[in-house]
Amino acid sequence: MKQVLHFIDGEFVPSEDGRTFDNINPATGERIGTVAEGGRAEIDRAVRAARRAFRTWGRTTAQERAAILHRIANLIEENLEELALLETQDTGKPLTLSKSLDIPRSAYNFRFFADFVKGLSTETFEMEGVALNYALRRPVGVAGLISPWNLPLFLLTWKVAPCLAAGNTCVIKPAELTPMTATKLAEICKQAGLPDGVLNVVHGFGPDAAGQFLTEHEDVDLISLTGETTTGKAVMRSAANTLKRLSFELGGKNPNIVFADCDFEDAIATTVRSSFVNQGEVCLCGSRIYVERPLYDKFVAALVDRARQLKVGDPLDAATDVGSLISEEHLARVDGFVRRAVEEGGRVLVGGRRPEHLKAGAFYEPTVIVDVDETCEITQQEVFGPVVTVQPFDTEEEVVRLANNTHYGLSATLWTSNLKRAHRIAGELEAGVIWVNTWFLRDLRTPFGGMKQSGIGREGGVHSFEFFTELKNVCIKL
Ligand SMILES: NC(=O)c1ccc[n+]([C@@H]2O[C@H](COP(=O)([O-])OP(=O)(O)OC[C@H]3O[C@@H](n4cnc5c(N)ncnc54)[C@H](O)[C@@H]3O)[C@@H](O)[C@H]2O)c1
Ligand SMILES: O=C/C=C/C=C(\O)C(=O)O
Repeated sequence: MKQVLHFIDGEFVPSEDGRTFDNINPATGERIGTVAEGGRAEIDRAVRAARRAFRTWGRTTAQERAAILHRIANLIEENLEELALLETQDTGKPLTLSKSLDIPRSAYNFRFFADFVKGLSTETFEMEGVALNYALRRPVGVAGLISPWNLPLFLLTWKVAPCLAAGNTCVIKPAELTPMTATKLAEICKQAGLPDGVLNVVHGFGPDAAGQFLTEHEDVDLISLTGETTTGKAVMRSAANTLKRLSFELGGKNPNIVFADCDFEDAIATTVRSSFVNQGEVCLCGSRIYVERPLYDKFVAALVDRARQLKVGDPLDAATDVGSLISEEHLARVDGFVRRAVEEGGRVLVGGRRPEHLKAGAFYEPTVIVDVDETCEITQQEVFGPVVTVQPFDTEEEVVRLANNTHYGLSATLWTSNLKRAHRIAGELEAGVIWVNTWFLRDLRTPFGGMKQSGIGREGGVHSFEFFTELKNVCIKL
């Protein structure tokens, strides 16, 4: 039984009042540990430590910080097996995925921003004969970093790495359902020589708890959140009094648009992945599939056939494609969406239930629903599970209108061999990230984030540093 503690000012500590909550492995339903439940006292202590550490960390050079970040990346790689297992025990995702995606990308997040910060530049504007302006980039201060449970270490390090590379210090509030890899990261950071107080981890819940206390704290300068759209709204409200700088990566209801002239095999194989990888618990999953009518029947038949072939089961089994959902509560939520879709006239062609032989864990079969339209809840709300809808379309104008007809605007995928059309539609889609003939292909220099209610701001490359640094303009009269 593991005891997961906070990490404050370089020490692993329990909560002052001794409160804990249970950590459950969703694939087995077993209690695998207890987690310290932080409150105001722990957030206060962590913020004080981060503020103190900022006075020196904020004055280190980019080279010094980059060297430590590279050491952290090395240690993540050296601890890959252990980190992958912790991630799988917390989430129920296949161990093969933790090993091939979550943990390697976490190490790469550190490497990428360590290298990027060394080449970071600022602007110079000359007023000929009058003055010279140049900008200085400085860290902002203490950051609150709040992360979700679906790609726990991957999405946490996507914030921590640029935050530290820029010279800020941080207090992390990991998702309550997935506390283990954030804690192991703290251990790794200490081992890599990161000074005490630069990175702190406080476990606990969101509303009226550690998460909210962090967003309200008067000595926290910025908040970076990845989570649900409703959480973004709550955080914006509680951060308003202290006017914090905010970066939000929120939910998605992403269209996957398939034209009849696509490379069929590529489109179908990638669509299976973009629908069901990580149990569909990826903010970028293409949960609304639109297929041009001449291809519709063939595409739906192939998708259903391949969804049926996916092996749902033990995350530790190398043959498993789809693991367990994050929790029983989330499974009930996902199933509720499917039930209501059926009440609204939807037809479940495959899935739509728990597998008979896997009742101990929160397993759900990959699910394909047809005969729904844009008025249905299932095509408007984020399900965040292995559930997709498929609808036919006839014209480009129609599919662009359907694709844009939600409050979300995170990502979109387009399948066509007509590049003129791809450029045209990419220009029209209301999404921050658009993939043509591919999905989830990531170049970390590019802007990443959502339009509309899918987020505020962009992460990646210089965009992460725009958030995590202050620019000061110096104007010198000549
Ligand atoms: N856009 C992206 O890049 C991206 C990436 C991954 C996940 N997501 C989204 O995240 C959601 C799934 O993750 P989740 O269920 O962990 O999200 P969530 O919003 O429930 O929780 C995210 C984090 O916010 C904290 N939190 C919740 N309420 C809070 C409050 N009032 N104040 C402060 N903190 C609070 C939680 O404790 C957790 O650490 C989905 O909507 C998904 O689309 C988005
Ligand atoms: O679940 C959401 C996935 C987000 C992915 C990234 O933030 C990324 O690839 O940088």
